[in-house]
Amino acid sequence: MTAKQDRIFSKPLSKVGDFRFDDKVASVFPDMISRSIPGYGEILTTLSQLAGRCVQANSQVYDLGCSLGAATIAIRRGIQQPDVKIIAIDNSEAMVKRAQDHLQAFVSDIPVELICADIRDVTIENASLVVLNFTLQFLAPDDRDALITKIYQGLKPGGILVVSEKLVFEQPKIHELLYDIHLDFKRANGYSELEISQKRTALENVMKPDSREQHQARFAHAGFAESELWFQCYNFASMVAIK
Ligand SMILES: C[S@@+](CC[C@H](N)C(=O)[O-])C[C@H]1O[C@@H](n2cnc3c(N)ncnc32)[C@H](O)[C@@H]1O
Ligand SMILES: O=C(O)C(=O)C[C@]1(C(=O)O)C=C[C@@H](O)C=C1
Repeated sequence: MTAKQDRIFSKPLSKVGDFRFDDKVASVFPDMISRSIPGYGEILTTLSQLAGRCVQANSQVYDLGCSLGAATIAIRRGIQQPDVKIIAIDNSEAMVKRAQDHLQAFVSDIPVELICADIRDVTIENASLVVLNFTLQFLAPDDRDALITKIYQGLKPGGILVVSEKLVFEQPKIHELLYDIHLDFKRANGYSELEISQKRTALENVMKPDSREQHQARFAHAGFAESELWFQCYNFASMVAIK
């Protein structure tokens, strides 16, 4: 099945509104995310591997900001341990509605509870793996510490948190270079200058990336004993923190 192509920002808009995970975005999301995030496919593959290694028997796995459930599906494929339940949460109704169909397209005995809710309001408990795959950057910066602390408290000893994000860099020339290379990646994937610039405007108020240093300081502050970057391509990265 070929994914519907993302043309959302291809026509000149009289006013570019804030980016929202609405029905229009949900309908093209697999194409949008794979053409926008370098390494997205590799990150999903590794989530599957991490699940196979780190998920504990009789525990829960959380996919926070699950969109259409791509990370949930990858994790579910990797789990070998018995009596595991996956809880996938997103506050976009358009995403959750479509996620149900995506999840049903793959056969598995591992139960998935799909919830339409704000991840700031849900309880995390008995968790051995929690994933925030490009979600934290969309949360108000002031709410991020509390979420990571809540996740830490809901993890079992030895449990892991995986956080994938767009990064900012403290060194200005490095920042500019890596952001420019990412724009080349989007161009190479068929996005026009107009699409790139209108999407950038749309994301300006809603997506606020942190630096690697800010993420690692937050993990340490929440109580995580260890954390490390395990993937980076340009200004996109994935980190793992272990309780
Ligand atoms: C970039 S997408 C995540 C992609 C997805 N994890 C994947 O791997 O394909 C970010 C998602 O986070 C969701 N989101 C943002 N803020 C949220 C919140 N406070 N509570 C729940 N979901 C949220 C959005 O609706 C969106 O679907
Ligand atoms: O930074 C960009 O240019 C993006 O398009 C990034 C990004 C993301 O990181 O989530 C933004 C929105 C879409 O969900 C897909 C990709």
